[in-house]
Amino acid sequence: MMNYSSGAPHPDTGEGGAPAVRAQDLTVVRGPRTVLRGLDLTVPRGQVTGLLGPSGCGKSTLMRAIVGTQAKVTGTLDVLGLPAGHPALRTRIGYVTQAPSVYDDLTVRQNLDYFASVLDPGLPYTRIRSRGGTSIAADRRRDNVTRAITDVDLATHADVLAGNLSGGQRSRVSLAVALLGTPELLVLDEPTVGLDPVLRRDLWQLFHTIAAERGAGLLISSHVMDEAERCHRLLLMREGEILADDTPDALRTGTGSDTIEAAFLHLVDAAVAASRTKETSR
Ligand SMILES: Nc1ncnc2c1ncn2[C@@H]1O[C@H](COP(=O)(O)OP(=O)(O)OP(=O)(O)O)[C@@H](O)[C@H]1O
Repeated sequence: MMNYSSGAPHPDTGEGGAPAVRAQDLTVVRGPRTVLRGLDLTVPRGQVTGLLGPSGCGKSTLMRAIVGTQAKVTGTLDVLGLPAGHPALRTRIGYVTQAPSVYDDLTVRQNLDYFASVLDPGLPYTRIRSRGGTSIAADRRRDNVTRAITDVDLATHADVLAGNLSGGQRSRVSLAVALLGTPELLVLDEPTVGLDPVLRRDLWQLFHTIAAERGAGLLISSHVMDEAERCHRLLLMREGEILADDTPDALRTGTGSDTIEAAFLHLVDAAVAASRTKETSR
């Protein structure tokens, strides 16, 4: 495997505190195929890391392994200092899949109320009210729901049935669900697909705010290379391997390229040439 790096120190390695994600020799088998092959990578806290590569290269599989929903994972995979899939990670990670998972027959707020009650169980709000009281858990849940709806710019649609929303709006409801528990790691699988440029820009601003103000690590997949420029760090993937784990600047400089797309193509060509040399020398 070729893993390009500028050699610049990785943020939050060796300075105390486990990174958001650390993988060593991570391998995943799906059906008859080895889909991820011996990956080494780090996702820091407090930064936005982009996961880029062509369709089918293994981005979603890597994300599933990190959030603990992927079978047949070998090697080392630590998340927030614990082994991936550890029960204590459940409320500390926000995960948004490519297919929005929302209930069409509930409104935006009802969807979030439901997921908030799963994340932060306590007495149902109506039962508390009927007893003339209130509870800290119920207040906290309601505040979290309102904040998450505002974060994704859906306050004007809070009482609209999810089934009556556009595709992009439904994706934002899923994102709001992932933001509910103030996660320390957010794993977002192509969160900006199908969104208009203004909304994409606003969401990227939100991602940076979450990283800077809440100190969360964000891992965001995309196959749109222009989104790479918005990330602090990039993991470039191809055919189940990591081609590069570096900053956008270091990648451009190190490959003598003007754009991330050109840098990626340069690294692909180098990887293909290296594997040909290996085959002919056998
Ligand atoms: N359920 C499955 N069983 C067996 N192989 C699978 C399964 N799901 C995906 N794969 C294979 O695993 C490989 C990686 O798929 P994955 O979905 O991780 O790629 P991706 O980079 O996220 O693609 P995309 O950008 O199109 O979403 C693909 O070659 C795919 O065919």
